[in-house]
Amino acid sequence: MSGTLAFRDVACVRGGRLLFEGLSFALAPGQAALVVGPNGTGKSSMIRIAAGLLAPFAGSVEGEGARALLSEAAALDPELSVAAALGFWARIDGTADIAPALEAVGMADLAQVPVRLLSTGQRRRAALARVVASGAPVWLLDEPANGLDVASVAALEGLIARHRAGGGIALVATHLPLALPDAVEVRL
Ligand SMILES: Nc1ncnc2c1ncn2[C@@H]1O[C@H](COP(=O)(O)OP(=O)(O)OP(=O)(O)O)[C@@H](O)[C@H]1O
Repeated sequence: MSGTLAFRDVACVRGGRLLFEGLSFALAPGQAALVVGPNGTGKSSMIRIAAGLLAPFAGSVEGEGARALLSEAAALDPELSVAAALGFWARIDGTADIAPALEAVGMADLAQVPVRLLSTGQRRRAALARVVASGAPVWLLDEPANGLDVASVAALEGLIARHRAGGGIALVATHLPLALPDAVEVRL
């Protein structure tokens, strides 16, 4: 698995306001970028641009490999069990087995619990399992540590490290401390 991602002179305008401009960086297989900045500077908007959900006002985003997005909305059907909700995405992504992803986020025991009954941190981990299961080389993670306890943050760091070791890329927006060794820092 390997992917690439590059922002070339990207500008972002929302609600008629210029949030950032001239943003350029390139990530090769195994690299990560940490997007930091105060509330409202455009971190989520930048992740949405990377995901193709928001058009850049100027510039372009290029890269190879599928992109998987973790955003505030878990995008898991609250009425389904965790396994069934992830199974929905697995069929779309062509993933044969979601069990390893559930195991990777420490959710194997909760596979049959309805998504609506999960705690905040568990819901976050289930959403992360969707990203892991996707097999996409490019991970776009918007505030992935929100709601996670200390052990889960460490597990998240481990997952990202493993993903990178396998040639994956991670673009991570966070206002919480997250250890991403040698990550490119993008300050908005
Ligand atoms: N759909 C929208 N229409 C207009 N303005 C928007 C829209 N979505 C976001 N904005 C504005 O864009 C700015 C940046 O929002 P964004 O969520 O990207 O910031 P952020 O850096 O992720 O913030 P936070 O750290 O609080 O999560 C904010 O001022 C927000 O009000």
